[in-house]
Amino acid sequence: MSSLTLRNLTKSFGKTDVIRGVSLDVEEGEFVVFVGPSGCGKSTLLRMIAGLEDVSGGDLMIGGQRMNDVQAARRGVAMVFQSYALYPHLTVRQNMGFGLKVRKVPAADIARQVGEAADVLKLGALLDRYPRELSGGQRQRVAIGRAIVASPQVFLFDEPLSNLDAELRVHMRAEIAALHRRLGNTMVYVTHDQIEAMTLADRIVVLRDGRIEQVGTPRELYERPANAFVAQFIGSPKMNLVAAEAVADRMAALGRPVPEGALIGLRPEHLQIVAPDQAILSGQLLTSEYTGADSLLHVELPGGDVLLLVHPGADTPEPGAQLSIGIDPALAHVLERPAA
Ligand SMILES: Nc1ncnc2c1ncn2[C@@H]1O[C@H](COP(=O)(O)OP(=O)(O)OP(=O)(O)O)[C@@H](O)[C@H]1O
Repeated sequence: MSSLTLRNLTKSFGKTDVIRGVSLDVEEGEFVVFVGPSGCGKSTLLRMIAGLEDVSGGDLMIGGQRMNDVQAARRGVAMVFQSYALYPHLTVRQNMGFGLKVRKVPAADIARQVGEAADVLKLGALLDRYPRELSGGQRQRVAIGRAIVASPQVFLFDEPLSNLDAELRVHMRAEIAALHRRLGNTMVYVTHDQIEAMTLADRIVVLRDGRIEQVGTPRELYERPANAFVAQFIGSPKMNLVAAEAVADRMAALGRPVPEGALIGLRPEHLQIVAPDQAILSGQLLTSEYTGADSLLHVELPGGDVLLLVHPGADTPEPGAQLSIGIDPALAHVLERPAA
């Protein structure tokens, strides 16, 4: 039995269809991450699972039970919000225990459960502080602690790290991964952040316009994207797409013929500067972005398209240089041209 099942789920706000038939099985203990461009429906889908938005159509099952019409508090889920959503007039201890108090759990049990969650999240020394006396990272930890205390079947995270600075994000990301290993609960996580998605997810769900484009492990999505959209959405800097015709002769010579009319996907990190007889493309270096270990080269192809290429930073060529560009042909992706 899967922990969470979505069957042809739909959601409309008035006449606007936002979720257009999403089906997904999330296994017990799985960490699933929703990604997709702004407005594709990630948060709406998560809020439907949480019970914060009604379901317009389809079935929503949690632990084998249909939850479409079950109120949020009875679904066995706990949500962690980007904004933390802590009660400002309650201490950390009271915030974390609030849900149990509402459910009339005896005070001694609340104290024990809050204490355990505080241990896991190293919040013991902060239990008597108010949210205003905490840093952003500490507040988010309290919000996660509150979710743990609720002992849900499924944890839902809506961009929980977006308000934190870069260093803290990295730290909290590792904490969430450790928490998942420790608790083993099913987790569904919405993010804009590629690295969060790739590092946290057992499987990533790529959404676009209220539909699923592809579901797979981070590696499957990176190595075998189902279409040009996923190919360009997963991976950073994003995959180059060139017309098959632009590389067909050279690819054939290298033993990898490509079909006419297709798009060829070339990841910037797989391209290399090579000798002219090894090249599949050539162009002029417009500009380079030096970041230390690497430089991101912007190379203008004869037709005017710009190709991105990741190159060792210590060996960054000068703008204006003519570059011959090659790739291990096995790493080129053959993709269908999307319908116009
Ligand atoms: N209450 C609402 N009423 C009307 N339209 C809404 C409502 N909530 C969301 N929408 C619309 O639904 C679509 C999906 O919104 P949603 O917030 O789920 O997207 P998202 O993928 O989470 O976006 P982002 O990455 O920008 O947070 C958007 O077009 C949004 O304008």
